[in-house]
Amino acid sequence: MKLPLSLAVAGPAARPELPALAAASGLVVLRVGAVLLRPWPLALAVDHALRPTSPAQSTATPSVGSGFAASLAASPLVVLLLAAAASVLLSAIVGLLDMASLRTVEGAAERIGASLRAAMFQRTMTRSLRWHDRMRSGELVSRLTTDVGRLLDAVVAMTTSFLPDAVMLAGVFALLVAFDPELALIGLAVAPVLAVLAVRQRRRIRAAQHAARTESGRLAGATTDLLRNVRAVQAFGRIDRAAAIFGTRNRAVLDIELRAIDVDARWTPMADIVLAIGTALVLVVGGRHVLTGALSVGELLVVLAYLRDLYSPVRGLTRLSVVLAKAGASAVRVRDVLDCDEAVEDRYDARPAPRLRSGVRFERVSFGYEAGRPVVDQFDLDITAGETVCLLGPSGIGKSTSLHLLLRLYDVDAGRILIDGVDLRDCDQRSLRDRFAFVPQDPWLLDATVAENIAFGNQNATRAGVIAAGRTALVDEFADRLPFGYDTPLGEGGVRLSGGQRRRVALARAAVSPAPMVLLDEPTASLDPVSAGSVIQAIRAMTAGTTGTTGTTGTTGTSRRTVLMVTHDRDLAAIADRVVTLDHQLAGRR
Ligand SMILES: Nc1ncnc2c1ncn2[C@@H]1O[C@H](COP(=O)(O)OP(=O)(O)OP(=O)(O)O)[C@@H](O)[C@H]1O
Repeated sequence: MKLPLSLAVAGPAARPELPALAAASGLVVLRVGAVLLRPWPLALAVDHALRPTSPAQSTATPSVGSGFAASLAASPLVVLLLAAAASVLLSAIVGLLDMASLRTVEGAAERIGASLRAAMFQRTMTRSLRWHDRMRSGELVSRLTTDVGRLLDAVVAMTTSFLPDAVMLAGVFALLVAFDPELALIGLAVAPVLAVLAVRQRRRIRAAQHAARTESGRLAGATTDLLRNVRAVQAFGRIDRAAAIFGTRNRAVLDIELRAIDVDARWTPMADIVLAIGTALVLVVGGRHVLTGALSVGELLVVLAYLRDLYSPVRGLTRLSVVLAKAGASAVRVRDVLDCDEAVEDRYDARPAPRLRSGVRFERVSFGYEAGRPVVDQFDLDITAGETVCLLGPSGIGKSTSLHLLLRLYDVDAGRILIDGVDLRDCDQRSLRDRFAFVPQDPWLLDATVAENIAFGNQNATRAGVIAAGRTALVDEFADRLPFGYDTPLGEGGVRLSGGQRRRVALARAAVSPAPMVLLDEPTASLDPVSAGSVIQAIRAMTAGTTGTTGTTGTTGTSRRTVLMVTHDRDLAAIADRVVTLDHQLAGRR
């Protein structure tokens, strides 16, 4: 049997929870047993406590539990009391089993959800930047939260519905057949009709839900983009424009969700009408049996109660197909993330990156973000260890791109980049990234404290190392004025700092890093001359010392770091040993 897509996708995360899910299923099956016993107290009461007791009737018509009642030889009141007590007890048992199964299955589902989200997050973090360039972060968040939630609904429904409903269906059907085979067959005659309807409906629901989830993902993507740029929106007075963009997406989601609800809602009356026809048929035929004396009123009540109990799992199973259809649409979106193989991969025989003792070399490197549109074309560059090289050139020529290629955030399309003569693609990425301290153009600060942001540059950084790096990068100058000094939270993206302050935190992050090579992307861009002067001073201090002893011990060493910096700033370029001026596309030998 083919597993529903939602369960196949949740499978690996669900495996450790199988015992809990099996236990929950067992509890629900026990609940089914208790539910099956529930009509009996009522039938006993009707047949032995409430009906007229003429001796002729009592021998002529059958009655529920006549042997049991005879052995009790009890007064009608005692029978009534016993029936009432049994009813309460059975309901209590059903309730307790409900509670225990719900707790077990919901707990297991939450753990599965957490593990699925972790797997997706890990996958996302390791996918190539090309993939991230295409995928919107809001869309990813929507997949990680809403779509995973839908998968969990399927896991819960499958556990609490599939097995118990199947058992209930079989149990009730067997009882009904034992009771009155004719009524049982009449009652179940509507099942094939329901099954055909359910299959057709499931396909429609899945298509409608897929469209709805895609549109919701687009809304999440657009919202994240607008929220991230709230400053630009306000500064340009474009709140109306932002509202219009949001409104268009929001309306699209509303329309498509309403259509999906419509498809979904049509199912309920359809199923109810078919089931009501079944009940009506049994009422007519069963009523005739009562009139002919073949069935007692109590027995007819039991049959009708069982029929209700029979239809409840039928309804449950068809509802399950709806939940699975919804989850199926989400499963495709979750699987797209989990199965995406667009990544800068380590080779199976990847080796630790060399320690950068001789230098770095770009050898006829070509690269483009889109096929057929090279940004970097046959670019050559040699950097000797300990040297400070500056790439100077007009905007958009590919300077930042060359730093990204050196970090192997993207793989080159042609040519190669060597570190101490070893191709970057032969090195494992973790050790390769340890060789570089990167200060990006946009400082990429986290929603964390100043100290935590600096320590991001070196996972072994001590507090003393962080403070020393902060001093080197002139973070001290403003950190002392912050409410909690180095422990002041910076807000999302470091929003509480000025542009120059953010850059200095990013420089401190590079200063705390033990990496032998520093990559600086426009570290003085858009700074006033005084701030730019401070940053240049910080860079001098940071690159003159050694490779990261500040990170762990707070001391300063002796060997000089290799630096590749990109800038338009001639003052910054002046501190370089060599300036490579790029005045056309990054092409040809340099
Ligand atoms: N993620 C991306 N996807 C597609 N194209 C990109 C991407 N990043 C950069 N580009 C394009 O690549 C070209 C080089 O960009 P890059 O950022 O390397 O230039 P740069 O020389 O550093 O410019 P600047 O001095 O303005 O920072 C530009 O034309 C840019 O539009």
